Amino acid sequence: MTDKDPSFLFSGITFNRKRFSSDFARFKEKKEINDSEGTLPENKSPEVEVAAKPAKKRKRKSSVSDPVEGFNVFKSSKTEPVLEENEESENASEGKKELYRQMERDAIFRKQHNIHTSGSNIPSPLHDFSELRSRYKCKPYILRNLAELGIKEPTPIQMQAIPLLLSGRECFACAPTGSGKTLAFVCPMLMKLKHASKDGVRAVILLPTRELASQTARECKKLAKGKKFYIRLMTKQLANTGEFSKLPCDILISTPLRLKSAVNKRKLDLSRVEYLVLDESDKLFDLGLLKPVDAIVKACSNPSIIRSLFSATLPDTVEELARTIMHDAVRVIIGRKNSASESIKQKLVFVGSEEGKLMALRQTFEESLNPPVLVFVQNKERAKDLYKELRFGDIRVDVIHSDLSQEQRENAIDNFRAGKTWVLIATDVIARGMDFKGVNCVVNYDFPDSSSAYIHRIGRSGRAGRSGEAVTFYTEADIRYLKNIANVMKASGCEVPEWILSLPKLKWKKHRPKREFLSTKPHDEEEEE
Ligand SMILES: Nc1ncnc2c1ncn2[C@@H]1O[C@H](COP(=O)(O)OP(=O)(O)OP(=O)(O)O)[C@@H](O)[C@H]1O
Repeated sequence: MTDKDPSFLFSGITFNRKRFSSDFARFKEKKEINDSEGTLPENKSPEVEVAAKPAKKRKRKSSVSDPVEGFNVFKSSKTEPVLEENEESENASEGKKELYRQMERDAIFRKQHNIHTSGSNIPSPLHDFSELRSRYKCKPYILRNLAELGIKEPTPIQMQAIPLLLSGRECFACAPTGSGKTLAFVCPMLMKLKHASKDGVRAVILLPTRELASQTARECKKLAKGKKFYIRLMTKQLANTGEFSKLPCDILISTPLRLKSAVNKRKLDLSRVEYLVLDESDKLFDLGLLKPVDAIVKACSNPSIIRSLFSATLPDTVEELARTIMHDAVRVIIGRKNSASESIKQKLVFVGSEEGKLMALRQTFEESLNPPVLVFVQNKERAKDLYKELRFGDIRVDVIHSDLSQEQRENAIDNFRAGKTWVLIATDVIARGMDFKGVNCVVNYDFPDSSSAYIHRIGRSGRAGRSGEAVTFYTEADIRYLKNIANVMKASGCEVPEWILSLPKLKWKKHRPKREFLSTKPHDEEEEE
């Protein structure tokens, strides 16, 4: 990400409604923002709260001046409730005290759950899902679906991101792999959309790969079960032939290139989009995708759009960019920024040279093969080569890479999910976001090309509170880059040899050395295939 010009990305917004969000918030639906359980209303600064008057003591003069969000919008109006001077100041000071007490309770709760926030007027975190109903009047179908999915307690990212998005705030959030970020944006999106409509696309979720888009569409539908929303996945066919003007669509889930192509070729109108989520946002801001993403952000020209960015890794460059272009956005970090999930046991294994890798892999499998296992390699050629090596053994192995057809890719994923495949060899195409619940081990056969690639790859295991294991092979040539991985390991509580930590600091450019594939088969056997 080199282009930091704020006018490049997220430009095209003519009327800056977000900038004045606190003013606008006052005119938003009172029922969504007020906390019916008696906790403080959302979205208010201490200054605002000073003007608050506890409901019980308020003397009403007229119903026209009903307070909005705990304070009176028309403060100078003649219809303002009249209070005795002393009573007013007493109430104001009680209101202020209660605000500070609530802020203190929120701070303690956030600390307990490792939630770090920055920004102004941040709504109280959600303690449990029942608050969706009491605070935000969530429809029963969502709570029913959560229960059916076995989702009982919100995860820390859900605790904070859900109230933020429900309060109409923009946010950029960084939370570990497998910590439930999808639900953190899908749940408030369904709640805010309320019901199906035929008024054009209302929400867009952008993701970097087709597999991830299709997984997210499935998750959306699961949470929307029982409610007739139009949730659509942008398939190749839809992008090329869709009659979008006639196609009802509440939520559109797509990769950037397909969506941009639909906007250009099929005149898909995104001007009514109210919610835009960039999931795996740092990947979307990679140079290859930046232009189409920028075009889509511009096409989503609704001035009151709410944008949010989610990822398990949020490099400073992306964060700086987000900071300059989003309006009054709140930053949410769960745990330490750019760190691996703590439920993964991580190990480094020295394999000497490329020659040693295959032996080390076979040995690992012989000693303890605990399927399902994911094996990551550097590119599709290496994926094909490793597959050739392993496919005739006793292990049920399959491969996934970008040279396969969409159908083949989907089959590989389905078979792995269903347990028919024990070991799936993969390139980074599925390193991000894919939710294979029970992956026991990730093997980095080839050293990852960046620390964020490492975090995402190993994050395919140890999800939703489960434990997992990650083994990373390294050769002599990889030693220079070891320290960056070792730092990630150490930060998530794994033991790392001291000599690695004392290696010189190296600015990591993408580490993708040319790797020679070394077969263990006799040459004539190789040629037959
Ligand atoms: N509150 C919850 N309680 C239990 N399980 C949950 C909860 N929220 C989500 N999950 C489950 O956790 C798994 C991981 O969620 P999800 O895929 O959203 O993770 P993520 O944070 O987006 O990970 P990644 O960074 O790898 O994309 C999913 O199977 C999801 O159903």
